[in-house]
Amino acid sequence: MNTTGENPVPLLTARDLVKTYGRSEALRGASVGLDAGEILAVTGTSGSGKSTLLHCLAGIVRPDAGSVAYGGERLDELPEKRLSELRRTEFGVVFQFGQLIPELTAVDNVALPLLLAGLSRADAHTRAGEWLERFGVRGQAGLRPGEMSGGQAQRTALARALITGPKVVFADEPTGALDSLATEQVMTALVHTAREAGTAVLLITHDAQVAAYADREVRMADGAVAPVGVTA
Ligand SMILES: Nc1ncnc2c1ncn2[C@@H]1O[C@H](COP(=O)(O)OP(=O)(O)OP(=O)(O)O)[C@@H](O)[C@H]1O
Repeated sequence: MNTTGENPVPLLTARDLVKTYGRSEALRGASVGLDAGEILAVTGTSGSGKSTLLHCLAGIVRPDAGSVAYGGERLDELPEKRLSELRRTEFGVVFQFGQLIPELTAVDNVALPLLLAGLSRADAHTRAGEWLERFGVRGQAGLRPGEMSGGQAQRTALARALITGPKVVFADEPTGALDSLATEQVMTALVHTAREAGTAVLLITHDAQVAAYADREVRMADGAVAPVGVTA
């Protein structure tokens, strides 16, 4: 509890990020902060730099200029080894098309991060079954991604992203390929689990129905970030 009345220090802070791909300026001075446990929606037109911002915040892409601070560490300066450790232990990622491994069943997909963390196969499977249950897809445990509906696959991908207890989940259009009912199921499961675990979520979406689940919304335009309702 913050007793000083000051704003808490954000868990993750991007300042003045610049990222250029060839002649395309994806980020032009983007700044944003994410508090612990906060669900933040990032909206904006196609090509405004949302995915690039997410990639920089998640330590997947290094910005050309600007800083990304996570806890006491500067992600933009960390060696690749430490970045990949953070991505494995502190961050979870979900994309528009879940990116589950097609050859593996749902339970094997969800168990994978725990196996990589050194758990035994039996323990990883037990925990994976519990997480599929939390996301309402235990009945699909033995199915491969191609045998599931889009919504079931996305809920499985969320279970895989959250099973290691990350501090931050990065979700890039996680419901972009889903209908309205499946969107509601995926978002309800994500928000409920994130709240329960105190996980912060950075959520990219172009869908107002999805942004409404967030605590706060910022909008990107031309590679920079503005709070919604604030005009330059
Ligand atoms: N790997 C890359 N190589 C070349 N150009 C890229 C790359 N990634 C992004 N860009 C360019 O940078 C700009 C911002 O792209 P970005 O994907 O971040 O936007 P976005 O807001 O997420 O778009 P969308 O909503 O369409 O996914 C675009 O002009 C895009 O073409």
